[in-house]
Formats: sequence, structure tokens, C-alpha cells
Amino acid sequence: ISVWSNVPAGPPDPILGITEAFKKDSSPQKINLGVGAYRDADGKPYVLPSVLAAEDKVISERNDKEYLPITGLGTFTQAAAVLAYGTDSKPLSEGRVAITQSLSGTGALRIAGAFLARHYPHAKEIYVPSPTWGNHIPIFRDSGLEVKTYSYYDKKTVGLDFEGLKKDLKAMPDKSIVLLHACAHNPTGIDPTEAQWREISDVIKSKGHFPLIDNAYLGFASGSVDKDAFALRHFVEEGHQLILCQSFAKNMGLYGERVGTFSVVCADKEEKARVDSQIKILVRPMYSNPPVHGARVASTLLTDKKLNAQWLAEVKGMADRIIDMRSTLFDLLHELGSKKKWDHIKNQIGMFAYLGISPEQVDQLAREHHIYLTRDGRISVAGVTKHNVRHLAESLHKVTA
Ligand SMILES: Cc1[nH+]cc(COP(=O)(O)O)c(/C=N/[C@@H](CC(=O)O)C(=O)O)c1O
Repeated sequence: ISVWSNVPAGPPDPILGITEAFKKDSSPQKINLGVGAYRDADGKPYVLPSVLAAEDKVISERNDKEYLPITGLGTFTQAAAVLAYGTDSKPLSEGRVAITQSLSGTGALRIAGAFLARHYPHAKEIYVPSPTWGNHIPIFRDSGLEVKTYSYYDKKTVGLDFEGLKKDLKAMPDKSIVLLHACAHNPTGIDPTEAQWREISDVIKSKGHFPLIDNAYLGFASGSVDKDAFALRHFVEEGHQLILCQSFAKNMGLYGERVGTFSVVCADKEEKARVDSQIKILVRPMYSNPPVHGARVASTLLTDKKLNAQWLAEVKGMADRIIDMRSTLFDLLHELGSKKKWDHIKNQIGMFAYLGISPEQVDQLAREHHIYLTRDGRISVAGVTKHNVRHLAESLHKVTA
């Protein structure tokens, strides 16, 4: 018998599998609201003009294609760190942030899982919000950590279960590892307020928990980098020694270029050097060194003043279009006479809206209305446009009336 006869057929990815189903649908009315990838006003993939301009500049430099260092392109990682931690970040100015380029956000999270499993002395499990981005669970499980959850979403209010969240943080063993979404929580689109972030930081500090911050939407959520970086920068100012995972897939539209960073806030320069050495020991046998093109484009966008200003305007443009579609969908549902409360569609932030509908209603939207979204009722608002928002509103009204 074949050597692989014991390999079972596995299920399609809950998110990427939606796109497969969408592609099979021949209806001209079909809408893909599954994968969290930005679409322009015509529903097309969007390559930011500032990215194209940066790419032209990179290509004109006729660079070589030598290996990058294990931790990637230094000009990129330094600039990416400043973007996230801020120009006046103490740990950065004191030279105590160890950082490596990563294979986008997923790669950064995988390095985080492996680093914590190997070096974190107090626990071998990680607490993630319930719900969280689907891929978080296998990333940390495959890294050798046990995955547990803490309360996050309140079905009744389609809002944050803040009391439950604090209760769970207090109930965890001291020094637990806690995953936090820096902004634009996936899949709910529900973020703590600044006041709630301050309380969360206090509870985490009182318990000595370790914050692992996933920042996949910096600038893309509110349109302002500084606003979206509030939680991260507050935690750093409060003295938390955290890990940060950055992705430039969404805010630069560099999805397929796989551009991100993994960084660790250390106690001092000497510790940073030790941590840096262990990051290299982890990465070298994982993929040796990262792809160079996307990092050069991102580095140009972060360091060239004119292109940086253009890029920030374009990120705000993407955020604004999504925010506009939230209001349009809300208004249309109201116009159609829906009796349901849909305020959460407007109040949520970032790429996604968590509709609060059932898996059966999700199936009905696909089967009867050719609208594709993940079974948890999450839609990528980035996939909603002026052309398809009426079909979406009418269909949503029909399945929830
Ligand atoms: C919270 C979060 N963190 C990390 C990532 C990783 O993205 P990367 O391309 O590795 O930088 C994603 C991607 N989320 C969307 C795409 C996907 O599932 O891969 C999504 O939720 O649809 C996240 O939503």
C-alpha cells in the first residue's frame, strides 16, 4: 500500500475556503466577503499607487539579489519599529527592542509561538480572545503551546464582554501569556475603548501576565497610525515587556509579498543582544532569511518622506471607504424596514463586521443570494462597494426578517 495511505483528507481553511466556494459560483451577483483583503470601489484588488511608486524606485536601483541577514532588511525593521512604537519610544531610543523581519503577520506569530514555547519560563499555554482570528489557534498549537481562551465577545449586545474579559484575566494563573489584538479585532471588529485598554493594562500588570500583541491593521482601522497604535504604546509606556507581531499585508496591500516584523521589548541592551541571538537561532532553521523585494518596497514607503505622506493618505483612504460602506449598509437596512438592531455594523472598526447572524443564515446567504462570508457571520467590509451594497442589504434583510 502507498506510503501516504494513512494521510486523511483535511477540511478546507474556514477563511480561505470561502474564496474557493465563491470562485465556483457563476452568478453575476456573487459577492465575496470572506477573506480579509481590501477591494477598491469597483470591488477590485487594490495596489496602492504609493506602493507602485516605491516599487519603481526599488526596481530602478537594480539591487542585487543576495541573501538578507537572518533578521531581514535592517532599514525596514528599524522603520517598521518606529511606525509601531512611535518616534519617542523609550525602549527604541534605549536600544532594547530586538526585532526581525518576518513572513508577514502569520510568520511573526509563528516565531512568537516558537520563541515563547522555548524561552518563556512561566507557562506553556497561551490565552487568546474568544473568538479570535481562526489561524491563531493552529499557529500556537503547532508551535507547541496549549491554546486557551478568555471572554471577549458578548453575543447579547454584539459588543465587548468587558466584565468577562477582566474576570478571566484575573482568574488565569499569574504570569500567563495573553494574546491581544492591537486594533481592529478579528473577527468581531470590536475594540476596547482607550479607558478600557488602560484597565486591561492595569489588570495584566497586577497579575504579571505577558502581553503578545498582534498588530495586523496599523493605520488601516481608524485611518490614523497613532490612534491605532494607542494600546501598544500605552502598554509599552506602562512598562510591559511585550512581544509585537506586525503585518504590512493590509495597510500597504503587500498581501502576497509577505512583509512583517516580530519584536521583543527587552530590559536593557545586554538582554536585547541575548534575545536577538536566540531569534536568529530560531529563524535560521525555519526559513533562513526572508524575501527581499517586499521589505525594500516597505522600507522605501516608510523612509522616503514624500512617498510616506502619500502612503499614509492612501491608508486613510482605504479606512474611510470601509467606514463609508458601514454607514451605507446600515442606512439601507433601515430603509428596507429591517426591525433588527444593526448599530454594531457602524460601531465596529477595521476590516470586518461581525453581523451576529447564525451559521444557517450564513449558509442561506451563500445558497440563495450568492453572498460568501465565514460561518461565524463575519463579513469583510472591504468587499462591500456601492455596486453590491444594495444586494447585500436586501439579502441580509431577507434572511433575518
Ligand atoms: C489578526 C490577524 N493577524 C494576522 C493576520 C495575518 O496576516 P498576514 O497576511 O500573515 O500578514 C491576519 C490576517 N487575516 C486575514 C487574512 C487571512 O486569514 O490570512 C483574514 O482574517 O481574512 C489577521 O486578521
